[in-house]
Amino acid sequence: MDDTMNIYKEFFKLPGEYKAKFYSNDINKSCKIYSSSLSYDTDEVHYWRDTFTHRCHPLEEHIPSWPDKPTNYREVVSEYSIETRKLFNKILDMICKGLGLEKGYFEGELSKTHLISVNHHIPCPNPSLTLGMPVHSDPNLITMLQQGEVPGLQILKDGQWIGVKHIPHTLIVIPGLQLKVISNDRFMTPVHRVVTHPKEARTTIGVFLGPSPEFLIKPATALIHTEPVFRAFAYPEFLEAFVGLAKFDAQLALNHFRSKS
Ligand SMILES: O=C(O)CCC(=O)C(=O)O
Ligand SMILES: [Fe+2]
Repeated sequence: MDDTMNIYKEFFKLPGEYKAKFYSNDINKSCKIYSSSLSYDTDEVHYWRDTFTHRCHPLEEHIPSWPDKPTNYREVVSEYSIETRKLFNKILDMICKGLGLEKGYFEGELSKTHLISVNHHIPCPNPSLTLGMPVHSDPNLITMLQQGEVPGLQILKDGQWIGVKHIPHTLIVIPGLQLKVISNDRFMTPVHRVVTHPKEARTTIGVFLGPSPEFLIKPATALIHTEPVFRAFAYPEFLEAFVGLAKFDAQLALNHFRSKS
């Protein structure tokens, strides 16, 4: 965990000319760095962050697009990808047990997309003017976050923003909106945001598991007692509604997919 965090801290310190090779707002490009959001030019509000992201699975397919600096980037991040995937599978199997689904229910198409997304926030001279990341819920299946020592993540609970403490060598697990849909509304997906820090730079590593674009997502049959709460959809349709129609408002996006009764 420390090696991976150090790699990313080093990565963000690399000369701008090297990082500029990865700069892109193209949603179809896997390995890219961008500032604020993927729609910087049209957004009314900008966020105080640079994000570096790329796909991690299957490794052999994606490694050639990864950075070759710092020199051990590919080696360290490959191992991190393998280990986080194994941990995700364990957590998802525990979730299956808790929900009463057969072991391995989430394996395969429901968790095919595995990506890393690293947020880097430089110190912000006036944190009251901007957020490091907007208020949102994660749209994917499940997320794992490795936070550095600088605080910033907050979770909305009973109308109040609660800071998430940094505990060294822990990972924060965030159930995404697809888990809510598949569990037929039994899982809750937390609303969260990131505030900026006036003095210190902050780096966090997010690992995101999500469905393959072709697969049809719907509430698990075993969890439907009377009616499915949501209709079936493919993940790109969900993302389009989440980003375009709902502007990252999870409830609005979910309402779009609620079964009509
Ligand atoms: O940086 C953090 O602590 C949170 C990041 C996050 O919520 C996200 O990438 O979806
Ligand atoms: Fe998030």
